[in-house]
Amino acid sequence: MTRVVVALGGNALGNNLKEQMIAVKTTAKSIADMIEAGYEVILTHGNGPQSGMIQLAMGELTAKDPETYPHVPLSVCVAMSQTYIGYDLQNALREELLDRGITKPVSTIATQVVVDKEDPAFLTPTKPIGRFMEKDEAELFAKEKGVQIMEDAGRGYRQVVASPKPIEIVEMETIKTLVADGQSVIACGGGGIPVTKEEGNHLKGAAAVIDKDYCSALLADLVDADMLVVLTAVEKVAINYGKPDQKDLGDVTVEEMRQYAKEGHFAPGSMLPKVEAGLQFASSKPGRKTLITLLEKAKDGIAGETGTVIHFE
Ligand SMILES: Nc1ncnc2c1ncn2[C@@H]1O[C@H](COP(=O)(O)OP(=O)(O)O)[C@@H](O)[C@H]1O
Ligand SMILES: NC(=O)OP(=O)(O)O
Repeated sequence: MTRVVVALGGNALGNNLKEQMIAVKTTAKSIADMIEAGYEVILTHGNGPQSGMIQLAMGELTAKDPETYPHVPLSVCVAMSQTYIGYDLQNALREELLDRGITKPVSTIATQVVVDKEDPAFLTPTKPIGRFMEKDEAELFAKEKGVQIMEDAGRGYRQVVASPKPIEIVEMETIKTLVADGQSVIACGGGGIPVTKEEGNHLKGAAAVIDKDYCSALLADLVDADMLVVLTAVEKVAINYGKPDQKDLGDVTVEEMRQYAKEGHFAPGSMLPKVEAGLQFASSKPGRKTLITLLEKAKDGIAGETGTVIHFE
């Protein structure tokens, strides 16, 4: 059976609670299609808009009444986002599968991911979270909240936070056990709750948001997946993106994709992490592939009919 790790992007979830309730229904249909077609699916997802929203809401409470509502660390905001997205996703998928007569347990694993406390990413925030803003509004937001902002791939300005590389998935044995049992698992949501290893057996939450695409590549490696499927808002990755000579990519080798990345075709903070994560997975073992495509094209993409596929060679 083909084992796939599916990383869901922003359009699979929407930007707020209301949008998410609607989006997860469509998402669940696409995932159920894959399961029905016989693929073994392990799900993961982003949390950029959601983690920013939660951090903002929590910060407002603290600003009003710090005694009653002490500061909520970013790692806890990530944990909240992971669980509430997982809750909606697992319910939507459970219902969709049951409606199709498939009785498969679906669960979300609160997943912690170890990062290096010396990771230089802690000194330079690059991960966009929260909503998009106009430049003026973003500058005011940064001043008021004491946060950093950055332009996000031509789509507006957003807050940015540290995004260290994922090293180890703490709940890996649980994930493997459930997958081996044929259950549907949602894990490493939002790139995982970032933690650092401290003295003894202590894990400490880190002020960061891990990139879900890098974490998905790690997860796909550790569950020994055949394919990493990165679902996003474009059917294919392009070179010369947004220019008159834009060219969509179909099947590419690791070597070709590395060259395109080196030439600067992929925007940092949006397509570049997907391509880098895709390269990491596809280059790790012969036979492994990464597919980048639209949610609604996922099944066709896995079948080799569309999307951008990065091959080992
Ligand atoms: N070379 C490229 N080819 C295709 N899309 C690109 C490219 N460079 C940047 N993008 C942008 O990257 C977006 C996907 O990144 P993003 O929205 O951050 O991901 P996610 O789906 O994980 O939320 C696409 O919708 C597109 O606007
Ligand atoms: N954690 C993360 O990478 O989230 P997004 O995919 O929403 O940016």
